[in-house]
Amino acid sequence: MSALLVVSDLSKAFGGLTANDGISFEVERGEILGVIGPNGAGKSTLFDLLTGFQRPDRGSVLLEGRELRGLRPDVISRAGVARTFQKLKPFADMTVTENVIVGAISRTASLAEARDAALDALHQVDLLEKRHSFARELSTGQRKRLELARGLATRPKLLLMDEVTGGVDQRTIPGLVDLVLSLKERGVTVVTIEHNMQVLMRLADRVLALRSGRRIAFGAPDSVRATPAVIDAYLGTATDAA
Ligand SMILES: Nc1ncnc2c1ncn2[C@@H]1O[C@H](COP(=O)(O)OP(=O)(O)OP(=O)(O)O)[C@@H](O)[C@H]1O
Repeated sequence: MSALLVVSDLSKAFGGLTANDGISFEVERGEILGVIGPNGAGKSTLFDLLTGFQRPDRGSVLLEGRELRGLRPDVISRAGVARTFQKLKPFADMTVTENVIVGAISRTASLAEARDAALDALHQVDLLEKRHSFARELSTGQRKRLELARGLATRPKLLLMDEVTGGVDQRTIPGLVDLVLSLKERGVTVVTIEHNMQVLMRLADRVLALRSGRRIAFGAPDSVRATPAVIDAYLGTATDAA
């Protein structure tokens, strides 16, 4: 079976700085691909290129064989690519359900359908009982779940997650890891930027490592972690590569 996502030679420069330099990889259906790399490696730029927030200078992004390169973010979203952000910006004075409906409405013109999709997504992230709460009343972990629900409510083929465990306290991390694994069991395909090496090792089926805009390793988590270029990249930063 062919891969869900095939990325080839993806490149983007900002002035003289090449943020993504000929990056290629593929994502199989149902897998979790972890993306690692020190600060400035090009991880966010990669997500921007995959979601249409930035236009690639070169390369191709095929989702089920359809070229997404150069399409607008809303078109890419409707094609089945959702994204969650590390910096959480829910509508604080809207309820949890209303926040998720805002995500779901991009895929359907029917408010009833959007509401159904929102409630289904809240169920998937185990946040249904908070559906009438205002977003501002949620804990950080619950806000992370809300952010995931907003992505899931678009019923994506591919979910791009930016550090789902970033910025939460240690006790909250295992629940979020279990949640992402449960999404995988439901068949959601995930690409996740993850700085926490323990979380990465538990979640990822494969890992893509970037440095200075280039791919330095791609493959099984253990082999990527043992790659000299990856060890070298992390020794030069404060990131925990243990
Ligand atoms: N819009 C932009 N204009 C100019 N330079 C940019 C822009 N976006 C990113 N860059 C530069 O591209 C390089 C890669 O940045 P990017 O944010 O993709 O890295 P990252 O791996 O996500 O880093 P971090 O882990 O710190 O978020 C950096 O040097 C950054 O300063």
